[in-house]
Amino acid sequence: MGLVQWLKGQFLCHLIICYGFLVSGLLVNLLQICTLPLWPINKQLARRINCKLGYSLTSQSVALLEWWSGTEVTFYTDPADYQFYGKENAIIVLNHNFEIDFLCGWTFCDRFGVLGASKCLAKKELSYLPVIGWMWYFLEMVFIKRKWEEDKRSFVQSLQNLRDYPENFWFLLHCEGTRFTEEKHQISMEVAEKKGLPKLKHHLLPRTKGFWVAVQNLRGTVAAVYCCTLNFRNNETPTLLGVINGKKYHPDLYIRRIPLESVPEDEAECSSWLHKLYQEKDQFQEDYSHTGCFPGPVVTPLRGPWALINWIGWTCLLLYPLYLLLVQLVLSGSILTILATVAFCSAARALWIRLQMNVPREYRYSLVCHGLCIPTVC
Ligand SMILES: CCCCC/C=C\C/C=C\CCCCCCCC(=O)SCCNC(=O)CCNC(=O)[C@H](O)C(C)(C)COP(=O)(O)OP(=O)(O)OC[C@H]1O[C@@H](n2cnc3c(N)ncnc32)[C@H](O)[C@@H]1OP(=O)(O)O
Ligand SMILES: CCCCCCCCCCCCCCCCCC(=O)OC[C@@H](O)COP(=O)(O)O
Repeated sequence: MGLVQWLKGQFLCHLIICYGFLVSGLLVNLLQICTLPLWPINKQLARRINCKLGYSLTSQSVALLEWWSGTEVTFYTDPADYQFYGKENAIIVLNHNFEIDFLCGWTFCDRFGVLGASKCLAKKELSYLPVIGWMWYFLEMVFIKRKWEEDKRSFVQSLQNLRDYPENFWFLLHCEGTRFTEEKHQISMEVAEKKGLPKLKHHLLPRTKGFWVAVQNLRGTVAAVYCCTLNFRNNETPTLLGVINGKKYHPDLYIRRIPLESVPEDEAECSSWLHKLYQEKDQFQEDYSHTGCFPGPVVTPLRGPWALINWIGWTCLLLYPLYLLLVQLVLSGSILTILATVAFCSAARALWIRLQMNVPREYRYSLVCHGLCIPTVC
């Protein structure tokens, strides 16, 4: 293991990364609150500012994935579709199997300049997440409780609000409605059987209402549906903790552009159309499991430097006051304060180690032995 890889496993590095993300996130939240008085005066300007602030926070996780862990998403798509990416609004339909699927999605957004404005149909609970959930509120993310009677009015309203959005945006929809597990798969295939629908091997049965309502309300605003299928080589099971520990993954993302005009307007027809789309996606996954690749040529959109520059900028800016604080702490000479700080850091480290125990065993070994230096745990 090289020195750099060893460093990536160190608690101190993780502490700095998390500190930078949290503190910059809170500052972004604060700046977002400051845009509130601007909304009634110049709504479009307020939205644009929020997109930039959103980029400044979200791109840190893209930098973490691409530059820190070295993970490079391989994009498969028809070159004829490529020219549209980033130049139009789109609804993204993506499978929901992996812990870091949203991160790989963000990489795709970043490569085409829509990261700051990217949106998602997400469960309501996520809007309460400190930092990231609060940021999404200002980015006009669409949240649902997954109880249709309670959701329908606010869902439609949130979609209608996007009709005059000043920046190109991609709206992500996980039609499966939840992350894939074997148990959920079994239940949803029972539903498929009852409905007389073909069984899917790699997906849950899609929930169709959200897709239909999104398409109906975004017609004229959104130009296409991007059917995205994500998988990882060598049956990798990527985790966010793995990324933070600098583990490199190998994601493949297949994108197909489908003009919105080809999606039926009628609810029942739209629903059948979505089921058919998922049957096709399922076939792509099945083929991938045999061949290790998706159809279509690989395209390599340029990785811009901005995510990295932004991340380094925030880190430098925020490390300086931390350094001053530490110096002040030492100079204060207060044994009690120093001991309290050491106790706090030790507790944080112990908590972190417990969290690490969720990462796959083979990687846990290298983490524990080389990174955290607690051989007894392996
Ligand atoms: C690659 C590029 C990426 C670009 C990225 C861009 C932006 C990213 C930005 C941010 C990233 C953040 C990532 C955050 C991720 C957040 C993930 C989530 O929160 S997922 C959860 C929330 N989302 C959804 O739920 C969406 C999917 N659901 C729907 O759309 C639903 O339709 C609904 C709107 C919630 C309404 O659901 P409801 O159940 O009320 O209605 P439906 O008609 O859809 O379903 C009823 C129907 O379903 C049948 N049924 C019963 N059980 C099941 C089952 N297990 N599976 C399937 N179907 C089932 C039931 O019998 C009913 O049938 P019928 O109508 O015939 O009676
Ligand atoms: C410099 C970077 C700092 C490192 C930190 C990286 C931070 C990454 C940003 C965190 C963003 C959090 C996004 C949460 C996405 C969670 C996806 C999710 O939760 O999906 C839920 C669905 O599946 C439904 O779940 P169910 O309730 O059905 O089960």
